[in-house]
Amino acid sequence: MHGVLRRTSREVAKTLKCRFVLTSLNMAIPLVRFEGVRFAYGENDILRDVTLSVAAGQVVAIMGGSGSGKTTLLRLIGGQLKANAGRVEVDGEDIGALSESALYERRKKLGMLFQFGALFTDLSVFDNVAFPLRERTQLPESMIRDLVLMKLQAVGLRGAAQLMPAELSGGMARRVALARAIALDPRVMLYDEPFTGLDPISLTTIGSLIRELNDALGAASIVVTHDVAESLAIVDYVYFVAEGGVIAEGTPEAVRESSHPFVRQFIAGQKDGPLPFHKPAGAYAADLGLEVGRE
Ligand SMILES: Nc1ncnc2c1ncn2[C@@H]1O[C@H](COP(=O)(O)OP(=O)(O)OP(=O)(O)O)[C@@H](O)[C@H]1O
Repeated sequence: MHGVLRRTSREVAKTLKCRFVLTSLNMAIPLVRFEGVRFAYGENDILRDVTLSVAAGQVVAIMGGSGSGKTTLLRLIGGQLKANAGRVEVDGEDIGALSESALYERRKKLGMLFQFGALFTDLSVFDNVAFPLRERTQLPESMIRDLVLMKLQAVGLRGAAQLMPAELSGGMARRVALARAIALDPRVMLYDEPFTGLDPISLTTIGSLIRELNDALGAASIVVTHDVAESLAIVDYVYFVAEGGVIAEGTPEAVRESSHPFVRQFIAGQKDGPLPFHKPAGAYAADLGLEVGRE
């Protein structure tokens, strides 16, 4: 399979570094699991047969062309969408079978950081991070204060607690959003394009934080990204999504050495390859209203 092989969870466990030894016992029970998942928006089939799993302690990247269904995968995990067939499990529970109230409870265990996951502009940094704690728990204010400061400390911004979002740089705002996303100590973290729009230093900072916070929480993190260099430096495993399914997967080492044409196109950042630059369309001349033969 072009050097990028489907691996059993035991093989994946073997490849994990020693810092994951403590969590390796959890490898048998994935925190996120897709089994033969199919999903369509109306008539438009997006995912035809997706099978993948992410264990506690793992940071996994999902890569694929624009429109291949990566964000859709995250929405299925969050329960905003339900699979048409197959099973999406989070921490052993079938997400598609949960009632609305059970889903609400389940989302407490999910942290999400989206590219456009804006902060509340009229709340201070402190109140932004406190927001999920005040909304979702009955904790006393003194404990909320300690937790907020702990989360801000984890992202290096305890000193910014009293600032307003307008006073932050883009990289700082992303870190505050990250502190807010981990406020409830999620079991699963979902990142949708977390590196987009960041300068190189902020980008590396966010990358290291994704790794460190995952290890500290013993969580499973899924990072949807186009940023090959940054993600290969921090993840344990990569899934490539195309044509409605996982077409290649492997550790960063296997991905770097792979001769799979699709993987090579990604690694080399080539505009055209198995993944076409042009979305299929009718004849250009016809779209422009030109008569064929007179172009
Ligand atoms: N709410 C929706 N209704 C109908 N079609 C949708 C909806 N959301 C997404 N789609 C379509 O589903 C396909 C997959 O979208 P998705 O956002 O999951 O792709 P993606 O891989 O995350 O893309 P990108 O990398 O460009 O963000 C796209 O063709 C998109 O146009």
